[in-house]
Amino acid sequence: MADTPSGAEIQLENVTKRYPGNAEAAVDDVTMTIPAGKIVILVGPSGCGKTTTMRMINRLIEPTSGRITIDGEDVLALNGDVLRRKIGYAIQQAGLFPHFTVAQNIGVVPGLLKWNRKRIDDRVDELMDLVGLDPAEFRGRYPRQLSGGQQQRVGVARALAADPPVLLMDEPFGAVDPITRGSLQDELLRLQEDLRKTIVFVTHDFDEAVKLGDKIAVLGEKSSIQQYDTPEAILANPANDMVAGFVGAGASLKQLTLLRVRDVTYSDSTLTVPVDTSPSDLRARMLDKRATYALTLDHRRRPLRWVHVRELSSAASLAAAGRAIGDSVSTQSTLQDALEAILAEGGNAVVTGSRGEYVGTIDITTVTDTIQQLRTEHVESESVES
Ligand SMILES: Nc1ncnc2c1ncn2[C@@H]1O[C@H](COP(=O)(O)OP(=O)(O)OP(=O)(O)O)[C@@H](O)[C@H]1O
Repeated sequence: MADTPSGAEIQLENVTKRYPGNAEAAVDDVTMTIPAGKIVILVGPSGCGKTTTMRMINRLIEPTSGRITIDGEDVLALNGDVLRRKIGYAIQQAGLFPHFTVAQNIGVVPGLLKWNRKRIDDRVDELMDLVGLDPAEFRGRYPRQLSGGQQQRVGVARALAADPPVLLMDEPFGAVDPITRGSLQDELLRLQEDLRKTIVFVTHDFDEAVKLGDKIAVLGEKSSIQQYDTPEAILANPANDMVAGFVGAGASLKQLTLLRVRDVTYSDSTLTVPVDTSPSDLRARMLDKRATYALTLDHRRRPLRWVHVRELSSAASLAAAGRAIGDSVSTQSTLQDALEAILAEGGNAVVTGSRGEYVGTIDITTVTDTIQQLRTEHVESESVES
């Protein structure tokens, strides 16, 4: 993992945008610093100016007044090629060109920057691997031949193509279902661990902000900054009623989105067996270990099915015995995701590592103990303050 961020610091100084014909400014006198290598989330009500603020950074919209710098350089002084190299841009519904293949879509910016064919091809393959799309299968497909989640992955790959230090993401996961959205969020965090870009991310969804943000800027009318702080600080101490309204009910439950499965102690004592084990061998082992349930794994140790010891005497093989795993979580997932998976599974949820391999299981007690601990800490910190 890289220790130094590859991202660049962004500064907005007294930035104002007035659209022609509008009496009111869309963005009024905003000053903020977005630290290098961090994810900063802009949240706020519809029409408060989030998109306008973001698009002024890559000059899709020109500020009426004020100054924006990236790594100390005034963006107004940068030409188109330099801006494309410095800033990647991903938007809702991916914004892919429908008549371009996946490879052509990802290669757009390198093409504009006049990289040679081989360099573009290699980069496209590298990025497809990075976002979890097999180049052999997906390179030649058109956007309409992809699912919503796959399109978003291509959108992210395209934004990263020229390895820009800054990534602007405007509700990039807004148009996909909640489960796909959760896994795209996990993947972004996984990518960011290595890439350490400066990411400015616009969303309506406060839970998404808490999960992804190193810092959150809660914006009011005309992008006025109501609070700009870490998710922990905003959840614990909303600065005013507007922020409190955004945080909403159940702040202690929301803190579950701040903790990841890897931060808590999950169990690895489940009996696991390769799926080609014979049912009678497994039954003998389970009786010996007094285990009620066992988990079958494929040849890459990826979890497949839960089997109850009672189901083994009648099973011809383990391939179809027991019940397929529905929802599972990775070590990167939040405890909120884990809670949802536990509820959906009606028991322990399986935890997988970065390649989808089995690493353990997490149970409801671990989650409820963590909620209790967070509450105690919260009460203690409030009594220290008063
Ligand atoms: N091209 C434009 N011309 C005139 N007014 C505009 C233009 N684009 C945006 N606005 C106005 O500027 C304000 C801010 O819009 P903006 O899209 O930045 O808000 P937003 O917070 O991103 O909204 P949403 O969350 O609904 O996408 C709104 O009042 C909008 O109507």
